[in-house]
Amino acid sequence: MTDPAVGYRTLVVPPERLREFREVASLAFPMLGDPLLDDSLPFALPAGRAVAVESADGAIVATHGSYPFTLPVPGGTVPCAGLTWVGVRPDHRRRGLMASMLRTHVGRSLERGEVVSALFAAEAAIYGRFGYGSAADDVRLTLPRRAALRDVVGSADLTVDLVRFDAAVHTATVEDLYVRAGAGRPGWLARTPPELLTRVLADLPAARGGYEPLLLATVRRGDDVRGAALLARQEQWGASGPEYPVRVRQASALDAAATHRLWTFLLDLDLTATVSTPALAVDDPLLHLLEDPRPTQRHLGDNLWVRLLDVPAALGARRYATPVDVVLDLSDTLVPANAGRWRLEVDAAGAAQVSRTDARGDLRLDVRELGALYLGGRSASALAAAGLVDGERDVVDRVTAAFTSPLAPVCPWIF
Ligand SMILES: CC(=O)SCCNC(=O)CCNC(=O)[C@H](O)C(C)(C)COP(=O)(O)OP(=O)(O)OC[C@H]1O[C@@H](n2cnc3c(N)ncnc32)[C@H](O)[C@@H]1OP(=O)(O)O
Repeated sequence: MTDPAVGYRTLVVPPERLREFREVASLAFPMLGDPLLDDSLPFALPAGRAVAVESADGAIVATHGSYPFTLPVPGGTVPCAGLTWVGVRPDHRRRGLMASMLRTHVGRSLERGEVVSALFAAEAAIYGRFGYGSAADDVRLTLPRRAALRDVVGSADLTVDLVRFDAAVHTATVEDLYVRAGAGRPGWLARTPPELLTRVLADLPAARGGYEPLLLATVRRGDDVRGAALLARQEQWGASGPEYPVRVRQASALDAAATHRLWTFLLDLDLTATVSTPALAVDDPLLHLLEDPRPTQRHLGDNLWVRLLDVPAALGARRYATPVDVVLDLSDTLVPANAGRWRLEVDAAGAAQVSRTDARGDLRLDVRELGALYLGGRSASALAAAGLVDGERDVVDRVTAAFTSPLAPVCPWIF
């Protein structure tokens, strides 16, 4: 483990100090009713994966942890350390504690065979310096009530039920739909371990922000469940009547008809005025179904950030859209084993071989930009136009074509 600044010590948090870990995390992240910090819910970081820094007096002053994820990538999956709860007590910040924790995180993840790391950034300016690239965007919509959708064959044959969400009864159905709805989409992380799923679906009163307890809307064809949404409304009255907002926390549908039926239902609940969506992929079908997209507000945000920890293993774990044979000349200050020239040879089936080479580099870039390209949601051409990767135009175009994904990457929930 990496030594932090003088006077500090890094430790794997033992079970008897997890409460202290949580308390320090809640000093760094003052979030009312946050499920990680709530004693009524299971602690979601597996044993040995909560790491802290303590000061000379033995008190924990900084925290981080990681989930052992299997990250969907184009055409495959890869072992991934999902970095989370990076927090430094406000009275110990800007002394290099986060930087030391990131070095520890990278080293421990590599020892466990996790060849990439991914995260959601609390502030977007933090993680580029550690080689994380912004690899996906998401879009959040606020739609007016009764926003019309284009017709989809079969939608009218589906039925919708609405019940109060009961985690003990409904979790398995909700998770099954979530997993199936995102099959093949890069970034669509399963909510494992189970403690994490409990936390993600938790409906703590303190975190409702004035909204009602969660509801579950289920779309069915006969007995076959085809879609589901978790939602809540908030009582709100304006000068001319009810203006309740609907907040959709999760929406999963297995096909176009179920997507249409689910959103048609959500968009026309009585007393409501607006419907806000969870984070959607930038190619989500709802965007294409809107008859008139203009009155819908869209907020585009950065979604997953990805860091390649073991470059040859990570590049070899995904598939590519077109054959390519290119030498990447890579810089990586945090993981020197990644730096230098790598030959990426992709065959007609999209499978890659990655090997060290002395040949001249065709494309010069930092590991941060390679992380941005990795899930197929960014284009090398766009990064080259921004001056962030450097190579001949035809090389850049071929890399763009090879790295692209048919489905835009996204993770629709935050860890
Ligand atoms: C994946 C996640 O968990 S995202 C959550 C991130 N955590 C938070 O937002 C909680 C509130 N903030 C904090 O706890 C702390 O301020 C942290 C974790 C963001 C930073 O911790 P510190 O120990 O102060 O950072 P540290 O001193 O190691 O700084 C390292 C570098 O990052 C920079 N940096 C630190 N915080 C920020 C920030 N919020 N924005 C931009 N740069 C930052 C520092 O200036 C420094 O830059 P330098 O190398 O050029 O000198």
